[in-house]
Amino acid sequence: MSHTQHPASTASGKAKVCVIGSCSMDLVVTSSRRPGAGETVLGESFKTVPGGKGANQAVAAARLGANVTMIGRVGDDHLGKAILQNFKDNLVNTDYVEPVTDMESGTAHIILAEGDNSIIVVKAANDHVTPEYVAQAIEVIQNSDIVMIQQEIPEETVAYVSEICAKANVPLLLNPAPARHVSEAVIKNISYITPNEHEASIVFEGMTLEQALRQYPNILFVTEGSNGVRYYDGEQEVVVPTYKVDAVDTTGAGDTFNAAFGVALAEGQSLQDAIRFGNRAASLSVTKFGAQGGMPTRQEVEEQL
Ligand SMILES: Nc1ncnc2c1ncn2[C@@H]1O[C@H](COP(=O)(O)OP(=O)(O)OP(=O)(O)O)[C@@H](O)[C@H]1O
Ligand SMILES: [K+]
Repeated sequence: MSHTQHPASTASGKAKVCVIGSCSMDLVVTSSRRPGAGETVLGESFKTVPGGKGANQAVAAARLGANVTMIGRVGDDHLGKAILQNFKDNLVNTDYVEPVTDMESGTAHIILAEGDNSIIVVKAANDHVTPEYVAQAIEVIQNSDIVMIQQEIPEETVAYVSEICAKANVPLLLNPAPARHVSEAVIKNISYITPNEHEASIVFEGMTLEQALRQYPNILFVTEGSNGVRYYDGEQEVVVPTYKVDAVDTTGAGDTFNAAFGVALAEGQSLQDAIRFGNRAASLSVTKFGAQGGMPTRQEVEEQL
């Protein structure tokens, strides 16, 4: 596991962040309750908003002042055009977001009801983020201060990226969401892994949380919602508490935390400071509606810190 610090090294002084992951359009409906099987309920509102864990983390990192390149794919449909425009509006470099011919963009069908979200994801173009596709951008990866990746793209791509990063000594932050098994080889190659509690129980199946934390000191960071973030510092378990806010929509909290944590690490901040920065950004994000809608700017986070 590499822990080499890559200080922010662009001419502009901004940290170079490469996000490899999914892009999608979120179709968000709000309802007083979610329907059971075979049932129809009347919802209250409907919105279309850009999302996908990869795109969300790229947008969040750009708002926090990083120089962000996204590696991903959209469909050749109207949703794909809107997704690309949203990246441009948020100053994310889209040189490596290529539309897939005759393919739909990824979509996430989100129900906000009863104080929580439930989500169905249709991956579509995101399945075309293959190792061969990502290989075209290998120099971007090798020259990044940090690479961030999630699990809405094929497993073999995560494995491939982990090898490139380990060889090039570029820190890789894996947000293992949605949860699936992560091979020992991949875990050896990464610098940071950030499951929530549910994902941790799947990624580290057969271990208690305490055992997993002790096995991966300063590598495994478990996000615990309004509780903050738990990790093992080599001597003891540490919980870095988050900030008290009036939460209105937690969609995007995890993505905002990961982006902010990654940007801070890319800037050479200490682990504790990076977690605090992540908590602050993520706690601000839950005070607003939508995943990207709540993602704060650098200035907003620093005013609060
Ligand atoms: N209610 C809250 N108040 C303050 N901070 C919060 C709250 N919920 C989440 N956070 C912040 O966001 C981080 C990530 O939240 P969580 O552990 O719920 O991730 P997640 O399950 O991936 O979230 P989501 O899937 O809703 O995006 C937390 O570690 C914390 O910093
Ligand atoms: K939100």
